[in-house]
Amino acid sequence: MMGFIVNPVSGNGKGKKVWELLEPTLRGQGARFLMRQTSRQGEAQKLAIELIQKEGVKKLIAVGGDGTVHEVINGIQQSGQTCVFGHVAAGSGNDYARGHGVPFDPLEALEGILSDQDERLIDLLYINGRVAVNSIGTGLDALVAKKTNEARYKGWLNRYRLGRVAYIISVIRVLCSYCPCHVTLTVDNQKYSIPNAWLIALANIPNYGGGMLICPDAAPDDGEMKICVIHSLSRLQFLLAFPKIFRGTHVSHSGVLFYSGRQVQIQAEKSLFVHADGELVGKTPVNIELLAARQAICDATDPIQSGQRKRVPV
Ligand SMILES: Nc1ncnc2c1ncn2[C@@H]1O[C@H](COP(=O)(O)OP(=O)(O)OP(=O)(O)O)[C@@H](O)[C@H]1O
Repeated sequence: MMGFIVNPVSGNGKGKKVWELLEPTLRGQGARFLMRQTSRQGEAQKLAIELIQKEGVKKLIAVGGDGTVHEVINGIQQSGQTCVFGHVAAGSGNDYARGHGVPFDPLEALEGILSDQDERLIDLLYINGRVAVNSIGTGLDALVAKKTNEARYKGWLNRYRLGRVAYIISVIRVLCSYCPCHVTLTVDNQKYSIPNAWLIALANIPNYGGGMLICPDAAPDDGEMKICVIHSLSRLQFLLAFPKIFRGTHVSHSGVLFYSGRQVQIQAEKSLFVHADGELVGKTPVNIELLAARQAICDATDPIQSGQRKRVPV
């Protein structure tokens, strides 16, 4: 049995419209499925656990944005049972869809989910009793995630398919007042002292904040997280360097450092917000651990070229 969890308000109402497209197609094909709609934040996780434990769902599809993906995957992980994850993108940023090559056409994405194709295992990032599937970040970008989630402009920009502009507006707003601070980063027991850190991003996929390429080398099935640190730049230098992240050309900038590893600790001289997949999950100090090959997913198209593919016995 297959289950769908639909966030009707994702992408400013796109979730509802996408489901209206998917449902007749599923019925037309005689597919056996259950559907649950979310009515509030946090519910997708609870519904995922219920569908798996009470209804015996073996494949669970999140229809929504990255927040819905985050909650559904957390539900699968907390259910204690094996369940394959699939996704039909209907959000504003849709980083998961970008990072995994999920088609933006909902019917094409559904076709991939329904076809009997390979499933593969991806890594997850564990933090504060939760998992992140895309990325974790602290510093300026966690504040940006907070501001974007709270912002009214996110709604109306979504209406014009300008979801990523909402993120850029938030970056500029936060940048005006944000004060970088000293951070101690420990990666696999190696300590790094970072002065004037603007942000630290830990990535499982290259995409971030609605399509930016914060860690262009990140791959969800390579057994390690990629870490990008931006530090010791003036406000103006940061603003000038920021557009480079869209193409991933910030990698050669003198204020940008990269690390990779499986165990990360972040301590900061002041308490910094931390986000996981764009949802606030706490404040520093935090420990993050990579859980290798932890979640089975079904892709609609050929996705990430890098990393080793692993077949899943389901
Ligand atoms: N019925 C609902 N009403 C209000 N909020 C909801 C409802 N259902 C889910 N949510 C919350 O909506 C938030 C946003 O959802 P989601 O991230 O899927 O869409 P998005 O923000 O438009 O896309 P993206 O994260 O890709 O930018 C999530 O935090 C989720 O918990």
